[in-house]
Amino acid sequence: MAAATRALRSSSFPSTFTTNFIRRSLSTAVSSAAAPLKSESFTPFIDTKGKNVQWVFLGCPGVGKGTFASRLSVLLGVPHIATGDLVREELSSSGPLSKQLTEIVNQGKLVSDEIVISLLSKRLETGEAKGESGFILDGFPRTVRQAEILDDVTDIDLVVNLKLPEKVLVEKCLGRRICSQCGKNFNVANINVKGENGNPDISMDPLLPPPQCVSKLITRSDDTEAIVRERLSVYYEKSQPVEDFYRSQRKLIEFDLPGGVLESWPKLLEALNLDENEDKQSAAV
Ligand SMILES: Nc1ncnc2c1ncn2[C@@H]1O[C@H](COP(=O)(O)OP(=O)(O)O)[C@@H](O)[C@H]1O
Repeated sequence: MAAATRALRSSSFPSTFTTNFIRRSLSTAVSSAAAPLKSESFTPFIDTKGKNVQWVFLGCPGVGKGTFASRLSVLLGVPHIATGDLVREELSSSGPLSKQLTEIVNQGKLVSDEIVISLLSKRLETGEAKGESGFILDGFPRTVRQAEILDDVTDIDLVVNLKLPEKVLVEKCLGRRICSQCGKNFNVANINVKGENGNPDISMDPLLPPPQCVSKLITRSDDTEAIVRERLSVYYEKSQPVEDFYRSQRKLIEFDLPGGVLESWPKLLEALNLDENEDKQSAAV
């Protein structure tokens, strides 16, 4: 891990970010065919004391990046920034990109690096104006090119790669519901998946909404089985090489989720050597 985490520089980061991005020639983009690296056994050094972490959450659609990144952001006092949320905000606005984004998202494809970086830069700029520093990124970077651009402008301390079997991912996406009023996420799926190849069984109880949300539940338009399967195949092709990118930098922690949130959360904290009862932690794993 880079010991000296560079804080996001209030005035220069977003513009540097964008400028670097524009300067980069498309021909230098690394293709998703990057050679997979051998998995090594090591644990990154985790030090969260006295600084605002710059972490990234990777993982397939439906794995729970949003849930765990959001909980950790509260614990560590840094913003949780999900590029999927930024894309959805943009497509539900009446802005010029709205129609184009709706089409892309509803086909399960990735939005262009240009658009997503512009949305992220704006979000970081707004946060900096409010005094935010540090972040937990969820859903970014999703291509090696995005990872390289991020690497050019700031140091990422740690990358958490959440994992679940594909069958569970599909069931979770199909069971996902959002309260259109309070914005909270729920899940109506009752998951019991037999472990294969020596892996443990996975059970997850539904995460049901309180009575006041029941009549306001909506399903994401891209959470249909066909689109979920397309998103998964896009993940394997474009985003899995990002795991290798960070693995080679020895920043990647792999975390196989053992079950639902209640079961997984304490184990994730343990893997990150964090203690929920303290505000900020210092730890060497
Ligand atoms: N970093 C990104 N690069 C390109 N497209 C993105 C990125 N983040 C989000 N998107 C777009 O927004 C959609 C929803 O993203 P997200 O909520 O993160 O979904 P998922 O459940 O698939 O992880 C994606 O399918 C993609 O079209």
